[in-house]
Amino acid sequence: MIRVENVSKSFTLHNQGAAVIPVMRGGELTVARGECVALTGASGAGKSTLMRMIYGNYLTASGRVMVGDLDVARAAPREILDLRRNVLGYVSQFLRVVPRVATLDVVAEPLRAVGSSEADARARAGELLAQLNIPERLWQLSPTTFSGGEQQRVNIARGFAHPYPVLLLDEPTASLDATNRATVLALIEEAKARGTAILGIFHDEAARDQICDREVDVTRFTPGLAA
Ligand SMILES: Nc1ncnc2c1ncn2[C@@H]1O[C@H](COP(=O)(O)OP(=O)(O)OP(=O)(O)O)[C@@H](O)[C@H]1O
Repeated sequence: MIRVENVSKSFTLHNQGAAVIPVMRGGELTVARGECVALTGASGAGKSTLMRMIYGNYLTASGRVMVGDLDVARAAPREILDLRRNVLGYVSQFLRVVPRVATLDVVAEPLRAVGSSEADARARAGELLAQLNIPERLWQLSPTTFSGGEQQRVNIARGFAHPYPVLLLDEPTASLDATNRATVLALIEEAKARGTAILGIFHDEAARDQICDREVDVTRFTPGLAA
């Protein structure tokens, strides 16, 4: 479902004399249906950069970034939005929401976007919020004032509401207590079991060992670090 081929990336620092910083060369990766692959490598090796290229947030200088049938490296913005709505989910570490939207609606929104009925979207959102121990009295409030851990759980509920065929996870268990961590790992296992292709960054080694089938060390693609 994900196939990254010979990808390279550099950043141009326009405010620093247009210095060009190469951060990736020859990046290669595949993730099959029902597989969970962990990106590993030292801090600064390029894990987040690779995830952002797959999500289409960062442009790719060369190579192919296939998600299903679409080459994200060459796709039009409209195609990327369509991919994100239907195929490609992304659970980042931080919740970014429109102020004043109720938590239940934040979580239900990805389901409405793919045409679920209002009742189904809200029922699924409530189910996930309950599973992740967000008290029902908070569901009608905006999550902007929630604690860091609560916001992360709302973000996870939102990321798992629609059964995306491909999921990118950036530290999904960071700052969670043992009970919620176990719930998130169970959600990931369920997604794998229904065939979702998952690519993640997990600094939580025990979580990585439990749910990931393979690791890809991005240091192999870091210019100047590669062996
Ligand atoms: N927007 C940007 N502009 C300039 N340089 C960037 C940008 N984003 C990332 N970099 C650089 O690219 C390199 C890879 O960063 P990246 O965040 O992908 O690493 P990482 O492996 O995810 O690190 P960590 O584990 O610390 O999150 C770093 O040297 C970083 O400084």
